[in-house]
Amino acid sequence: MHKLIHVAVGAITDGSGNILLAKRPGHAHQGGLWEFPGGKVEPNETLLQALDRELFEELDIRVVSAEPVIEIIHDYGDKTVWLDVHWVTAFTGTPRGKEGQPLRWVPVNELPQYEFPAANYPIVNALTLPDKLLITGAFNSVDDFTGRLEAALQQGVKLVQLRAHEVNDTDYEQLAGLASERCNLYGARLVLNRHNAADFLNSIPAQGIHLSSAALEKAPVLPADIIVGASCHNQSQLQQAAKLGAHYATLSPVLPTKSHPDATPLRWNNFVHLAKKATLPVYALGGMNEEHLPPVKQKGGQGIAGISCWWGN
Ligand SMILES: Nc1nc2c([nH]c(=O)n2[C@@H]2O[C@H](COP(=O)(O)OP(=O)(O)OP(=O)(O)O)[C@@H](O)[C@H]2O)c(=O)[nH]1
Repeated sequence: MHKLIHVAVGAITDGSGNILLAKRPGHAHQGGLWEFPGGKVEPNETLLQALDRELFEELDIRVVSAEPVIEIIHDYGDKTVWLDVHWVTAFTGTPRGKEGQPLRWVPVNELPQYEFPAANYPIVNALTLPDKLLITGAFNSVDDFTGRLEAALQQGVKLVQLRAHEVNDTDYEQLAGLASERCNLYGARLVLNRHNAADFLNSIPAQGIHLSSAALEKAPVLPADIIVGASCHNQSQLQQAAKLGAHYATLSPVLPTKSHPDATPLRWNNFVHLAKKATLPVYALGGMNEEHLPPVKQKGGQGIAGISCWWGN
């Protein structure tokens, strides 16, 4: 690997769900592609100082507040970049392309339509995925299932993983149909966790599938154009998930959890270390509650995943 080039990258938001893209000049590295504005961190500069300087030099704006999104290390062959990405949630000034570069405000959900340098695709996933991932838990009846799901959606969950290993295919399909309807009503996305999940996508308008760590280790070819998540417990599974092109991973158990009482928790320091090294968005899973969300995001995790924090007992 070449020497790492540390780059401060800004996902600048306008408060209305748009993100600012700039086009890289034709002659530059990865020229002609869209990018998130930013540039190299100079010696003796902090990341946030570099971000502020670069955005002033390129766009004539000053950063007022910024929050971590994700860090990506990518080897282009001719150079290795370490993209340190922050949401820029408040700034002064009006962005203009001081270097003549074209700018465009793009709705977050349209980002996947743009052509970026290869390192940017996990960044796009991090920006488009939410910070709360519900995994469905035990229930007594179909009404109980929909009631619990609805309560979780009312708490702001925007990504739901339907995990119901105890039911047969027919019942799973019924639950998936109900979950899909409810998720649609709340603007949430649904991913199916089942060994034959892809089969259900013919009849259920879910947005993706979620692979168990065992399925991940079989290195399946991932279907295109859907969200794919993966359950990971260590660095090699995170690497495998990224290599196969998964959009996100859950990493567990971070803390002791009722659902897996015999598993040894990773604890926070290992979670942070592994999430930082991963080249895809990583949700902390295992013993989570809403209080953990701000510190997880502050440390570069995508957010929190869990059953009991939103599903009830
Ligand atoms: N700013 C920015 N750089 C990116 C992105 N994605 C990506 O791979 N890069 C790479 O990160 C490096 C950043 O270089 P840069 O050219 O923006 O930095 P700079 O303004 O300090 O460079 P310069 O002074 O050499 O012109 C380049 O190799 C670029 O290809 C992105 O979204 N934004």
